[in-house]
Amino acid sequence: MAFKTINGNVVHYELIGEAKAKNLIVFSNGLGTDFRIWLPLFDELGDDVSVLLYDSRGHGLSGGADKPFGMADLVSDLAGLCDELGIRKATFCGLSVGGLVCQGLWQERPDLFRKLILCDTAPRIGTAEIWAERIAGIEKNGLESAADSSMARWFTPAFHEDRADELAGYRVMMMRQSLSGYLSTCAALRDTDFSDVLPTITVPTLFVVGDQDGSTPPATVEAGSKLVPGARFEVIDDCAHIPSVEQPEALADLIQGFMRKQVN
Ligand SMILES: O=C(O)CC1=CCC(=O)O1
Repeated sequence: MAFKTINGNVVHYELIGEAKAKNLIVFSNGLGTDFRIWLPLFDELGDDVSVLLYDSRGHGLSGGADKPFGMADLVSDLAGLCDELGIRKATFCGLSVGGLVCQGLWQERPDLFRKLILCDTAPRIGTAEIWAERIAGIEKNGLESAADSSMARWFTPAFHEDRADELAGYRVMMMRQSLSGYLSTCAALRDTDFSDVLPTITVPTLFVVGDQDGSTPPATVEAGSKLVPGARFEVIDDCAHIPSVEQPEALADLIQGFMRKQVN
């Protein structure tokens, strides 16, 4: 457990391995989650990679939820954390809004990138109306009112049936997030469209999506992948929005294969 103050807010992170390692992967979490969503993946990735995990602003043990924030802040936090830890280059892997943060980081700091892995994400997620509705609903009825629909998007019916304890745990994870941090992140999603950024990406890029993803369905993710020159697109079977939890072995296989491919 480690903390740094970045942009005036505390950021919770964990660096496993070396900041300067060639095989460093930096993971960015999705809305309503914290960096623990990546932990099941590590049992599968083993010692093959060095890893930086962090909780995005207003999530997990990271601060900054006391004031409204947007995508530029989320991107600046990640850039600041990398600089503070002496990371010169890494592979960035983002889930959902974490994938948007990685796209924004490419726009601001392409020098940091070796490769890019975009999980269950797109240049634009949902529509402004959908996010405005979600914000209004939660402001009126609380985060709890969004929990069941979120779990239905995050995990397949089979996961709901066979892995009830984990489902209950991830529901608690969502409920434990700061309300204002969750709402600011929804506003960041409402206001972000990186469609013009994706065609500028010049590092090797892998897009991954669960076949039953209810938040960023395969067709949406595939359309995003077509905007990135030479990007690979892969679908994970029997999986919804969070492959690192639902199908960690399949995600690890894809990541390991992608990391092994030589660059430059
Ligand atoms: O719909 C959800 O709650 C899932 C999600 C959308 C953006 C994100 O980061 O997670």
